[in-house]
Amino acid sequence: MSTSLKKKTITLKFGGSTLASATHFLQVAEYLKTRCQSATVIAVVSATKGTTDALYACTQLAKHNREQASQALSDILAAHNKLVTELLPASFASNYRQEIAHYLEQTKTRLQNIHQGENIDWHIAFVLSLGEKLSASLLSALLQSQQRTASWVPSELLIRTDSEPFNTNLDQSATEKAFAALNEDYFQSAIRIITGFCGADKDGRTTLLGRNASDYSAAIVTAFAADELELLGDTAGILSADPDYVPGAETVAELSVEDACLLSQCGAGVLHPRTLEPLLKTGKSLRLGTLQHEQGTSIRAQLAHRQASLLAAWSPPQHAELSKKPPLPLNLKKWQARFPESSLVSVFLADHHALRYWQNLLTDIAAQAGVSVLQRKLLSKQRVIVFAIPSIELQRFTRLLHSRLYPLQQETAVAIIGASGRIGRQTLQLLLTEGQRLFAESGTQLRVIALCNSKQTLWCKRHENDCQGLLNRLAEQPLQQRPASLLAQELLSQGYDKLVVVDASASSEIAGLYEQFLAAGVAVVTPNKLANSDALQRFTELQSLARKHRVPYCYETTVAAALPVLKPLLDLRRAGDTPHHVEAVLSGTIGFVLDSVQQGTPFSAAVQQAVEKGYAEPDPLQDLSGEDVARKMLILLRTCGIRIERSEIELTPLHDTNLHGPINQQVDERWRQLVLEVQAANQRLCYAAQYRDGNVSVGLKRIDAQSPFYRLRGTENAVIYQSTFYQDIPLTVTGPGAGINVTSAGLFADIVVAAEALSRRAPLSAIAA
Ligand SMILES: NC(=O)C1=CN([C@@H]2O[C@H](COP(=O)(O)OP(=O)(O)OC[C@H]3O[C@@H](n4cnc5c(N)ncnc54)[C@H](OP(=O)(O)O)[C@@H]3O)[C@@H](O)[C@H]2O)C=CC1
Ligand SMILES: N[C@@H](CC=O)C(=O)O
Repeated sequence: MSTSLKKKTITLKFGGSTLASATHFLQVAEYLKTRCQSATVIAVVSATKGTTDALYACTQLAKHNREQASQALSDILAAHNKLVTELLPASFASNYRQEIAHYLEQTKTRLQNIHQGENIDWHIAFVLSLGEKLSASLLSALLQSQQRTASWVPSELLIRTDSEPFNTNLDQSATEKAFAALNEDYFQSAIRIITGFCGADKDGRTTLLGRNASDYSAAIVTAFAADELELLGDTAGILSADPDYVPGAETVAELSVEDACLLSQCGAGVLHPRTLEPLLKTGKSLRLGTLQHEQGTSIRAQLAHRQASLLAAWSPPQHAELSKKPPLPLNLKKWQARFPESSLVSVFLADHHALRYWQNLLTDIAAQAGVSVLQRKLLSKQRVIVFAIPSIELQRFTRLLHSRLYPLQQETAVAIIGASGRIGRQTLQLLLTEGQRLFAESGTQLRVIALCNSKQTLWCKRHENDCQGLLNRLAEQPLQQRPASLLAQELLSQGYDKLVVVDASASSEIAGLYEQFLAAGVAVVTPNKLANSDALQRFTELQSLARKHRVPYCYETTVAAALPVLKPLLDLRRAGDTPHHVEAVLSGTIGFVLDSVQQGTPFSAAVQQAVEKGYAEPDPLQDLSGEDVARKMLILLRTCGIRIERSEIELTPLHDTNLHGPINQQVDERWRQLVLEVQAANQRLCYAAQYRDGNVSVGLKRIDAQSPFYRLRGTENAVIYQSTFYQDIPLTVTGPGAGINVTSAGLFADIVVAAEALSRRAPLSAIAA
C-alpha cells in the first residue's frame, strides 16, 4: 500500500476533566469510535478528575498513618468501582478487576514502603501513576464491551526516562528503541490506549514526567508513532487569558509554535511547558479542543503575526515536590526569587509595532488601578511584556489588562440581570439576533458577557448565539446565596471599558446597585421602576452621578414600555417647558383587566390572563394596588422637573387585598355589578393618574365618550400633556404600554443608546496616551 493512501495516525489525549464521570467515559468512547473511521487512533489518557490529587494526599498520609492512607486509597477505589459498575456489564467488569488487581496490590505495598520511609520518592511516583492505569484499563474495557478491539499499555513500556522519580527527562534513544521494538501493526489494528504522565527508567522503575504532564506524554507518543496530536479537555483550546481569572476569555484560533512555547513557559496552565519540545523537533502539528468539535486552537509552525493579544497569569506552583522545575524562562526565574510573594502577568501583544507604547500604556493602567508593579521586563524579540505584581492583585490586574487588550475595544459588553425572566429572556434574544444586524448597519457591536438571575451567573463565551442554549446553561450553573453587592463586585472586577448593565428584575436589591455602577463608569439600562421612584433625593443623585461620570442611565421603559414618553418630555424640559396638567393611563395590566371585565370576563380571570400574557409585574398586586402607576407617574413628573415625593400622591387602589380581600367570586360579582352600572350610563371605566396645580392623584374613573381615554383598549397607555409650549392642543402619546415584546424592544433601544454613548466617551488609551 502506498503511503499516501495510508490512514494517518492521530494521538488523542484525554484530560482528567473529559473522564470525570460515567457519562464522560461514554462520550470519550463515542468520540474515539467516530475518529477511528478516518484515522488510526492512539488514545493517551489522564487519571480521572481529582484522582492524582487524591493519590498524592494518600502518599502524604502514608508517611505517618498507614490506616488513614489505606482508607484514603479505598475511597479512591470505591469511586472507580462505582464507574465500573455504571459502565461495564458484569463479565467485562470482572475481567477489568483481574487486570488491575496486580497494580492495586503493588500500590498497597508501595504505601507500606512509604510508611517505612524507604526510597520514598520512587514509591510515591508509582502510587501516583495508578490513576492513569485505572482510566486506561476502564476505557479499554468499555470499548471492548461495545465490540471494539481496544487494548491498553502502561507508558512505562514505551516512554524511557532518566532515573529521577519526578520531573524526569526523556531518554530519547531508549524511547525510540522501545517504540521501534513494537510490532509494525501495533498502532494500525485497534484502538490503542496508553497511560499519560509517566515513564520508566532503565531499571523499569516508574518515573513521572511532571505535574499535568500527560500532554507531554502524548507529544512524545506522537513524535514516535503518530502524525499529529490533539489535546482534548474542557476548554475550547488556548484562551486569550486564564478563564479562572477572566471568565470572558476567548479562544485563539491559531498560534505559532514559538508563542505557544513561550505562553506555557510564562505560566499559561493550558499547555504543559514541555509538550511542544517533541513536536517542535519533528514538525508535527497540534490542536487543542473539546469533545464537542468546537473550533479549538491549532498550533502551527509558520505564523508570521499574532492574530490577537494574549495574557498569561502565573502564581507559584502549589505542589513544590512535584514541580521542582518551575516553568519559567531562565531570565524570569530570578524575579521569582527576588519577589517570592509575587505573581507574573505576561502580555503577548498582537500589535508588535508599538511595543514601548504598549508597555507605557499598560504601566499607566496599573498605576491608575493602584496595582503596584514590582518589576517589568520586555522580552522584545518575542513581543512580550512581563509584569511582576503582588499575588493578591493577580486576578484584578489580569482582568483589567484583558479588557484593554482583547479585542481592540470596538464592542460594548452587556450583562443582563434577570436574564431568566420574561423581559430578560426576550431582551437576550434581541441582543443575539438583532445585535448582528445592528453591527452590520451601524458598526455598534454589542456582546453579551454575563447572564444572572437571583441565584446564578453565567459568563458567556464569544459567539454564543443560541438564546435557549445560554438560558439552559444559566440554569445549570451552581446555585449561590450571594448578596447583590457581590454580583456588582464580580461584574465590575471584569474591568470592561464599556459595560452596560441591564436590570431586568423587579428587585430593590439590584436597583440599589445603580449608584455603584454609575460611579464606576458602567451604564445602567432598566425597566425596573424602584430606583427612580424612591426618594426624590435619590432620583436626583442618580442623574447627577450619571452626568458626573459621563455614563448613560437609561430608563425609558419604566413608563409605558417602548412608547416614547420620557425622552420627549426631558427634551422639552431642557428647552424650558413646564407642565401644567398631565393626565395619563399608565398601567397595561389594569387597562387590559378593565377592558376585559367590560366585555364580560370575570375580574379574576382577567387578572390571570394579564399575568399569563406577561403584562403584569412579577407580583401582580403591585399593578392592582395602583402602586405601579404611582411609581410611573412619579418618574414621569420628575423627568419633567416636578419635585415630588411618593407620599404626595393620593392613591386609590383598583384592588388592594388588605382592603378588598382575596380575589374570589365575590370580587368578580362586585366588578360585574359595577360594569353593568357604568354601561347603563354609557360610560367606561379607566384607571388614570392626574397632575394639576401641584396635586397628583391616581385612581379609578368613570369616563364619557368625550374623554380621550374612552377609546383605549387592552394594554393601551396614554399620556396627555399640557404645558407652556403645549397649551391649547396637548401633546398626546398613546399605544400599548406593557407586554414582553414591546418592553424588550424598548430596552434593546436603550441598550443601543447606552452603547453608542459609551463609544463616544474618550477611550482609556486616549486618556493615558
Ligand atoms: N412586563 C412588562 O410589560 C413590563 C415590565 N417591566 C419591568 O421589567 C422588569 C422585569 O419584569 P419580568 O420580566 O416580568 O419579571 P420576571 O419575574 O419574569 O423576571 C425577573 C427576573 O429577575 C431576576 N431577579 C429577581 N431578583 C433578583 C436578584 N436579587 N438578583 C438577580 N436577579 C434577580 C429573576 O430571577 P429568579 O428567576 O432567579 O428569581 C428573574 O430572572 C420589572 O421590573 C418590570 O416592572 C417594565 C415595563 C413593562
Ligand atoms: N405591569 C406594568 C408593565 C410594566 O411596567 C403594566 O401593566 O403596565
